[in-house]
Formats: sequence, C-alpha cells, structure tokens
Amino acid sequence: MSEKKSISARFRCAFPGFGLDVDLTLPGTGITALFGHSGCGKTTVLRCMAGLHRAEGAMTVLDEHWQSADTFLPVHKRPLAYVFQETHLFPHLTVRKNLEFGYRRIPATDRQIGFDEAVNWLGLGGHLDRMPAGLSGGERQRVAIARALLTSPRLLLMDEPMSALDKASKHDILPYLERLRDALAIPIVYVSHSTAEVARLADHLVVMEDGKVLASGPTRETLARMDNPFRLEDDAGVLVEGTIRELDQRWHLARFEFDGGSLWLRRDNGMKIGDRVRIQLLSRDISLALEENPDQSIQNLVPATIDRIEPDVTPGVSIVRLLAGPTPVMSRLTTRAVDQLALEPGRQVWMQIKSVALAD
Ligand SMILES: Nc1ncnc2c1ncn2[C@@H]1O[C@H](COP(=O)(O)OP(=O)(O)OP(=O)(O)O)[C@@H](O)[C@H]1O
Repeated sequence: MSEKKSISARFRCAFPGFGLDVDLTLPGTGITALFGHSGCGKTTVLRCMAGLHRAEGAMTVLDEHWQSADTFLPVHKRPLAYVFQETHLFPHLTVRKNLEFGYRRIPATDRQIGFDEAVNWLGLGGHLDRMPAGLSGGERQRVAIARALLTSPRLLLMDEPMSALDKASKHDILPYLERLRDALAIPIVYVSHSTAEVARLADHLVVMEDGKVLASGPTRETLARMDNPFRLEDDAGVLVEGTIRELDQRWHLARFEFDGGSLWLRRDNGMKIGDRVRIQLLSRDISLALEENPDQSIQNLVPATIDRIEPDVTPGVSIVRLLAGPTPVMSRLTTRAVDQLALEPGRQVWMQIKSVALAD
C-alpha cells in the first residue's frame, strides 16, 4: 500500500486495566471496519484518529501528517467528520438548516462535496423542510451522515452508526452506506461489532482484541483466516463475492456464480442478471460428504478440497477450512464426523450447503 494513498496510524495509550497498542496501514478509499468485542478498543482508536484523545504515536492521512513526534493537530484542525451512534441534530432546525450548518462552515473554495450531491446520495430531497423530531431513526442518521459529508472531510469516522436503529431501519440505511462506499473518494473508518454489517460493507477489515490488532486485511481473506476469533462464534462464516447468472421464476431462486462454484439462493426482488453481490456462508450451515449425493433436501452441493483442520474451542467440534477453487470456506463439524469420514488435508469432498444468504 503506497503511503500517499493510505492511512497509517500507530497509537499507544493506557487506561486503568486497559492498554492500546496498534499499528495500522489502511487503504485510502473505501470502508475499513474496526471490528471486535465490546471493550477491545475500537472507539479509542477512532478517538485517537480524531485527535480527541492524545495517545503516543503517529498518524498520516493520505499525504498529511496529523500526528508525529513533534506534531499533534488538534481536533478542529483535522479535516475529518465523525458520525456517532446518536445523531446530535439540532432539534429546533429543519433538515435543510441542519445540513447548511455543516456546509457553511467550509469556505466555498474548499468544498469537495456539493449540497445537492450529499442530499441525493442520502435520499433526503423530500425531507429538507421537516424537523428532526418527525424523522425515523434511519432518516435522522442519514441527515447526520449528509451533514458530516458537507464539511468536505478527508476522512470519515463512523462509530456504530446503526447500533441505535431497529432491524428495519438498519436494512433501509445499508444501501445508502454502500452507495457512499462506492461513490466517495474519501476513506471511511467504521466501527462495528456486527459480522453481517462488516461482511456487507467493508472492503478492509481490522480485527481487534484487548487493545491489539489480531488481523488486518481485505475483508474476504480476513474473515476466512483460521486465527480470526470470530470463526469460533455461532454466526462465523466467510464472505463470497460473485455474480447473479440466472433467475428462476418458478422456484423464486437465483443462481450465484463465484470463483469456485455455483449456488442457488433465494431471489431478492430487484435482483438482475449480472448483479455483483456478496453472500455469507456460515460455517455451521456447511456439512461435508465424500460422494456427490443429489438425492437429498440440500440442493447446494459444491466440490472442494480440505486445506486444514483445527479444533474449535468447543470440545468435540472441529473447524475444517476448505478451498472451492481459490475461494476459502469453513465448515464446523463434530470431531467424531471428521474421524468417521477420515477427513484430512488434501482430500476432495462435497460441501452440502444448507443455507445461503445475501450478506445483509
Ligand atoms: N477515557 C477513558 N478513561 C478510562 N478508561 C477508558 C477511557 N476510554 C476508554 N476506556 C476503557 O478502554 C477500554 C476500551 O474502550 P473502547 O470504548 O475503546 O472499546 P470498544 O471496543 O469501542 O467498546 P464498545 O464496542 O463497547 O464501544 C474499555 O475498557 C474502556 O472502559
């Protein structure tokens, strides 16, 4: 990763009972997720990036030094925007006035993002004259994101922006975040502890534990790494990217093709042939067979080769890492099944995939 196009951040600090020690190089565009259990230090990293907390270390954003041995830009001098779980909109101002508040703070010559552009990206055209109290949680969060963008930041920090929303609002706001990810030239660092959110949104994933970085890399590979602690959780799985190749009207299914195989999934309204989508394959939904056996209820059968087998933390359970073509997939099996099928690295098997869901 060239330094000019990336973010580097090295921070060390300590609170009673907690120490942070991270050294990160992140892409200069797209969404990076900071991911980990509660208390692992995600918000602290964001606060250090913002200059809200002064840790020992250094930070360079694209080509600008925000912190070094002899520099520490205070928060108001850093061209960044911060979106929190709570939206902090001005309750007595309309949506338009709330948005203008961010916009007017930036001299016209420094504006990178136009007012109408931000309004369109976040779908706010019909809401400009409404008051915040009358908006849904998801709409309020969209206003907060648009207001943040209108300050023309060079870095957007988002701290669990969806955690206060109900499931339906989360579902509504995700396409807007995807649109921003694809349209914005500026990098977004996004704190989350939801695997589904990370799988759907993030290009780059940083997994943290106890104030340290356990893994950092492209989301797909990082989710598939054996040392990713989230593989041990019930909803652990990998992310697979591919293309919709066929739509089946009769059974309401869509054929998803990826580098390594093809799967049927439930068709979503609006899905079109040629759409690029990401799906999540959960380890618990994949069982293994030595022969292809189409005569059963599981319709998705994909050939794969066993790469590695390791014990899970749960006694009697093993994690089998497989390769379907070049695509890594994981299966969670009882150790007895591993033994009875004589599974070992190099063996060819059939993955029986019980359920395939779009990553959302
Ligand atoms: N200003 C502070 N003073 C003392 N301790 C702090 C301070 N800020 C954070 N901590 C502690 O540092 C640790 C990491 O907190 P942080 O908020 O960064 O975690 P997190 O991963 O963002 O958690 P969550 O997902 O619950 O928001 C916690 O143990 C927290 O209590």
